[in-house]
Amino acid sequence: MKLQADAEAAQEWIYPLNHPKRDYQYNIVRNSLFENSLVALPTGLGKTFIAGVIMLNYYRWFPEGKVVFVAPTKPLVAQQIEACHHTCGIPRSDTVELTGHIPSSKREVHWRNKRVFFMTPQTLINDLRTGTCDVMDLVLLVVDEAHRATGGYAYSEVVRFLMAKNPHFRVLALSATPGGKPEAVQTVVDSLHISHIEIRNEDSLDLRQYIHKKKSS
Ligand SMILES: Nc1ncnc2c1ncn2[C@@H]1O[C@H](COP(=O)(O)OP(=O)(O)OP(=O)(O)O)[C@@H](O)[C@H]1O
Repeated sequence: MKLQADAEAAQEWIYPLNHPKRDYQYNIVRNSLFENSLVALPTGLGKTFIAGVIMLNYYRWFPEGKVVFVAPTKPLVAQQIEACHHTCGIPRSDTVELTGHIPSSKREVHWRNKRVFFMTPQTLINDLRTGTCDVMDLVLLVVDEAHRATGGYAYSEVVRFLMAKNPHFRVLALSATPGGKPEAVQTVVDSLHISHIEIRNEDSLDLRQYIHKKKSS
C-alpha cells in the first residue's frame, strides 16, 4: 500500500456531536468504518451525515489519501457537497466538486492539492483511466444511490478498475432503496464488493422515534 496512516490519528475514530447523537447513526458508523458496507436507510434519516462522519475519519487517518464521493447526477453531486459541508467538519478548502467541464490541466492540480472529491462516476472513471487521478491515492469511495450499481453502470466500472489496480480502499455504499428482491441487492453487493450490510426500514425499532417525529412535525 502506497499510503501510510497517521499513527496517532489512527488510534481512534471520532464521532462529531454537532447533531444530536442518534444510536442508529452511531452504530452504523461504528460498524461500517472497517468493512465495505452497504447502508440502506429510509430517506431523510441522515445517510449523508453517516457518510460525512466516515469520510472525516478516513480524512484524518490518511493525511495524503483521497476520499471520493460519487453521485449519479450533477445536481445530486452539488447537493451532497453542500450537505457534507454542513455535517462532517472537513475544511472546505480541502474539498472540490470535479465536473467534466474542468479542463484536464486544472483537474490534475485539484487531484494533487485537494483531498475530498465530489463527482459523478463517469468523471471519476475518466480520471482514473487517464491517470489524472492516481489510483493508489484513493482510500475511501462513497457511492450514493448505490442501487444503481448494476451491470455496465459506471459505479461497477469504477469499482472493477480500483479493485484491479489497488484493492486497498474502503467502499461505503448508500441507498434508500437497495432493491425489492434479494437478487437486486446481491447485484449491488457483488458489484461494489460489499462485505457488510446495515439495513433498516420504517419498522426498525431503532428508527421508530425518529420516523414518528418526522411524521408529526
Ligand atoms: N442526528 C441528527 N439529528 C438531527 N438532524 C439530523 C441528524 N442527522 C441528519 N439530520 C438532518 O436530517 C436531514 C436529512 O438528512 P439526509 O439528507 O442526510 O438524509 P438522507 O438519508 O441522506 O436522505 P436521502 O435519502 O434523501 O438522501 C438533514 O437536514 C440533516 O441535517
